[in-house]
Amino acid sequence: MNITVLGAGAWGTAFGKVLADAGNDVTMWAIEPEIVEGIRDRHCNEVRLPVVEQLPANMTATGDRAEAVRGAEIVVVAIAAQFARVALEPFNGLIPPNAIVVSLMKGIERNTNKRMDEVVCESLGLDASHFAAVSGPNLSKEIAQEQPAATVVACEDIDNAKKVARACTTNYFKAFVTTDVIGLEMCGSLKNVVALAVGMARGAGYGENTAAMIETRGLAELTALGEAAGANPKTFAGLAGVGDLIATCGSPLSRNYTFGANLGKGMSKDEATKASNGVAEGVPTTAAVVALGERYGVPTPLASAMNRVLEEGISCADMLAQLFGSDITVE
Ligand SMILES: NC(=O)C1=CN([C@@H]2O[C@H](COP(=O)(O)OP(=O)(O)OC[C@H]3O[C@@H](n4cnc5c(N)ncnc54)[C@H](OP(=O)(O)O)[C@@H]3O)[C@@H](O)[C@H]2O)C=CC1
Ligand SMILES: O=C(CO)COP(=O)(O)O
Repeated sequence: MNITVLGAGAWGTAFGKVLADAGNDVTMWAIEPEIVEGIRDRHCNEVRLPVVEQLPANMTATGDRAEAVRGAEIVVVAIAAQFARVALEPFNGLIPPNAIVVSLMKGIERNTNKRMDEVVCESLGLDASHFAAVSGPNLSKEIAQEQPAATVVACEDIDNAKKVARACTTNYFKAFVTTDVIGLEMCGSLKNVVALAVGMARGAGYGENTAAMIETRGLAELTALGEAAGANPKTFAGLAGVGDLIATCGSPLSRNYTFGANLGKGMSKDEATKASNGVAEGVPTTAAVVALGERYGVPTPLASAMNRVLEEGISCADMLAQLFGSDITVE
């Protein structure tokens, strides 16, 4: 298949490699000429994915929007979530009408509080049956090194989900399918907020009990919010839910975990942003999760406490103290 990936960041490039390894012809689109030239002329992305010395030969790049999506059967979007709308609008009308548009993004748009399925469909004028989300425990560096991993593809139209899953199946990468687009979107976005909190606790020196407490209560929070938004609760027990929570909350390869760890070690939000190697989506998404909780009438103690860390600079101890009220409640 002809597949285009919009955004040649760490995950966009690693997923482009998966697609090329699966036998597809892959065109990466990026704004920065340095990245385009690197992928097109030298088969590497030294800026965002230096761990891969030689990208596959059936992977190229362009900075031209129309050229990038011409003849594409699948268009993958891997842009920092807060910039997805502004980056995608110029592609409206350029993408072939039957193409499936796949989002790899894990975030909620700040101010509108919209999920990426909503943002992508609105900005491209896309029918939901042609939108798919891909989410799972997928740390880009490990996948770029071809370590065995699995993911989930969600699309309202299960045949389109299967088409995308087939396109990204290799001997080291396995894709499952579901129709629960909302569940997948909520899992991917909300686990980043949990990873910030776990990272912060680790950075502050706390151990396994504290990390397990945050992960478990975080899972309960994101499941409740996801269900209220229309997701299938089973999705949260799968790869995209618990699976991604385990990977992201347990690895220094995660930008969200690392951002949190730096806060826990005493860095300010600005210092942690400067130290970050790529986008930490949980940072702008946290306020959006709090707003979604208010909209759906679901308590979000973890996101609310993390929001106070990010907005008011409260300490890790205060963040953890805020997770539980004084009442004795049923778990
Ligand atoms: N890294 C990972 O392990 C995983 C990441 N994800 C998700 O995938 C998404 C992308 O992540 P990743 O590739 O790692 O992030 P990076 O930080 O490596 O890259 C971000 C990408 O967004 C692009 N971008 C930012 N602003 C704009 C803009 N205004 N117009 C066009 N492009 C823009 C960047 O372009 P430029 O380089 O030109 O700045 C870059 O390609 C995120 O939502 C993330 O949560 C999901 C699973 C795994
Ligand atoms: O989503 C991820 C792994 O599944 C990557 O997490 P980070 O965005 O925190 O690096």
